Amino acid sequence: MNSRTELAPAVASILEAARERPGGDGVVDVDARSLSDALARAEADGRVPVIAEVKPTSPTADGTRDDDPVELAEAMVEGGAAAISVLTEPSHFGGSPESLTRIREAVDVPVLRKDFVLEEAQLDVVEADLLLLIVRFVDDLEGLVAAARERGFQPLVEVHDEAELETALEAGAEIIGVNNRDLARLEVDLETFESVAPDAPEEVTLIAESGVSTPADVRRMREAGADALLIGSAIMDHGSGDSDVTENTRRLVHAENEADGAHT
Ligand SMILES: O=C(O)c1ccccc1NCC(=O)[C@H](O)[C@H](O)COP(=O)(O)O
Repeated sequence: MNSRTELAPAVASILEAARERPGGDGVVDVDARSLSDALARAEADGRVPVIAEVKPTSPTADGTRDDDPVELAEAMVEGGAAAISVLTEPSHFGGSPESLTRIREAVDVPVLRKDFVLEEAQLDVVEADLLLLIVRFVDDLEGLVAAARERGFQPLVEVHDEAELETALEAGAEIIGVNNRDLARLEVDLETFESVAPDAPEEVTLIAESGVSTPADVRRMREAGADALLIGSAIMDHGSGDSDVTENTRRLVHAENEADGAHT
């Protein structure tokens, strides 16, 4: 692991659990749905490309949502989500690979496996269209990016600063997420994306991850160069327990549309 700085206790605990989790039995072979096609479809429809996240809970969430994950994902797609992210980490986020499989069968948009994959065998746990690799936690990033592509996954490589962006580019990443959440303190700061995005080459698909809560945040990230946004908490609204996920998604997806409250 690239442990350049300290980690929040919750993140250290997530990593400890990830090290214990087994890989898959065989080698998966994915016929992936294209993320770039899904993002282009959203843009053509006048929707902000949002990857909406099914995240039952998290170390920073103020509650848990026990809704059926498939119903949540369908509600997000109904609200205009271009793709779905599914937490498959069980012990800190309440996710599971089984939920991802059910969701991918139920929706027709690309599905991202959001987990803490540390080694090649862990790629083979479940089929997904996209797979998250976090620069900070992976030793052989180039090897894992290549291994993910060999299986048919589109790797989404997550960075938090310019040095990690450089590492991601050297490893051949084509889809890069800039995480606004600092894994040392778990605080979110949208300036993170704004400071890293200018260094990303034009041809990279750039995703702003974490901390996007309002239509104004969406517009801010788009103005800073986000091709897509990964949004979990604001859509799940954990504290409320039952808020309308379709409406939460729609509000953010239409943030650039004057008629839908661009001044919010
Ligand atoms: O969300 C957390 O509390 C968290 C804590 C520790 C490590 C990772 C964490 N989140 C993973 C994510 O990347 C987010 O779920 C994703 O970017 C969406 O963020 P948000 O819209 O802020 O829920």
